[in-house]
Amino acid sequence: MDILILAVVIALVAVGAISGLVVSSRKKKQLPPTAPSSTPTITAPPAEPQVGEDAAPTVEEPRRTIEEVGLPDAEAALASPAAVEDPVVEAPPAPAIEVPEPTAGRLVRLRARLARSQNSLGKGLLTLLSREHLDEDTWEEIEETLLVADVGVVPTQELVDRLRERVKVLGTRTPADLRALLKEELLTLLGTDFDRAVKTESGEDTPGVIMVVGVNGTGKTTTTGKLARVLVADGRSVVLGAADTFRAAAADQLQTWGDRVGARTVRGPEGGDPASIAYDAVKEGIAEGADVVLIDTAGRLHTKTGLMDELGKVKRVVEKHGPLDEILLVLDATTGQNGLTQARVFAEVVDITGIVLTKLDGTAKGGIVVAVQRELGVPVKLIGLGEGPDDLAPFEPEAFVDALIGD
Ligand SMILES: Nc1nc2c(ncn2[C@@H]2O[C@H](COP(=O)(O)OP(=O)(O)OP(=O)(O)O)[C@@H](O)[C@H]2O)c(=O)[nH]1
Repeated sequence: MDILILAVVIALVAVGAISGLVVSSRKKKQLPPTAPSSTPTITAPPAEPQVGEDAAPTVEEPRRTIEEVGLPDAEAALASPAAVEDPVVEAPPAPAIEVPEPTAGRLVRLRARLARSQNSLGKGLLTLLSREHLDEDTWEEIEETLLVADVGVVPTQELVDRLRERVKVLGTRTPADLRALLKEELLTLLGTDFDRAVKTESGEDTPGVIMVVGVNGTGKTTTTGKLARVLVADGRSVVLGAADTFRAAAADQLQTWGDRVGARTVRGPEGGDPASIAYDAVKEGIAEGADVVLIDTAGRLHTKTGLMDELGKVKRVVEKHGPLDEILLVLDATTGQNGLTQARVFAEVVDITGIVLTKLDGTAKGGIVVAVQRELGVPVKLIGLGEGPDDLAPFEPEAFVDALIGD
């Protein structure tokens, strides 16, 4: 009997143990599925929350990966189908308007950029003039120095003749005397009575209109942008006309310059008619009561008659609004005599009223300022001394000569 009871107890324990194992293994099978692979396919957005949902049994969702969790915008869009259809587009932040540096004293600030011209022209001349005996060879070297710096043949001859004369008359030749002498003569060459102000007033109730012309790559677009900053720094309001429809990126480049100082840019389709864009820019300038309209034109080969004729057309079309106040010719100072040839051809097509000499930083050919003024009979009004936004300076002969030969 005892054995029977013991056998029944053992049998009951064994049945209990087996059924316990089965239940626990079933429970294990009910665990949520493992995390999906790293590139989940989301088939439908989660249901909208409903009233009383808190009371509903927990709905098991597939576990989300870090990519899904980390993108609040995407998640928000998925949570609401309406948001997908009608996304809230945030306006890009308005670009911060910059305050350009004042224009007064820019050349003095940038004088170190003339270092190469300073060494080869200014200091070179002073060293030669300081020699004990100013013999024929020395005068020839002085002449050579001026020619290499692109002063030009006729101005060089004039300068050497005057220097020879005055040195002969001068008893002592102290360094201070020589510096003063050279400064005077260089200033005479540069001319101190030109009106070098960029004309921005039309004299009527309409904006002043400035057109910027030149061969491609001389720095026209950059100069137009920098000039906008110069004008804004001087308290003027500016509209830009992107009439360079030839180079794809030119209008974008100009607009970026304009945006930085809060100037509107009028532009047209790529390859569009530059004359009509220039016309529209002036129209816009008149409509918004701007002080100045600056028109950037396409760089053109001065050797191509058709292109040069087109430039004449831009000018004529703009003049339907009234006469242009300035036509600035941009010349790259590093191109030397080639720049003079360009100047000549442009002057035949449009009436150049001022010259902008760019890239005077890093060239030893600062003398080109003299040569180009002589060539055209119009003043250098602005000089480019670097790629920075405020590296365009009003040209002041005194400060320029001081920078060349030292105070
Ligand atoms: N170092 C130096 N670089 C300058 C100066 N002015 C312009 N540049 C550079 O010259 C290059 C050409 O300038 P752009 O303004 O694009 O020339 P562009 O004449 O408008 O050229 P196109 O549109 O092709 O006619 C740019 O890399 C400018 O940064 C300057 O005074 N000094």
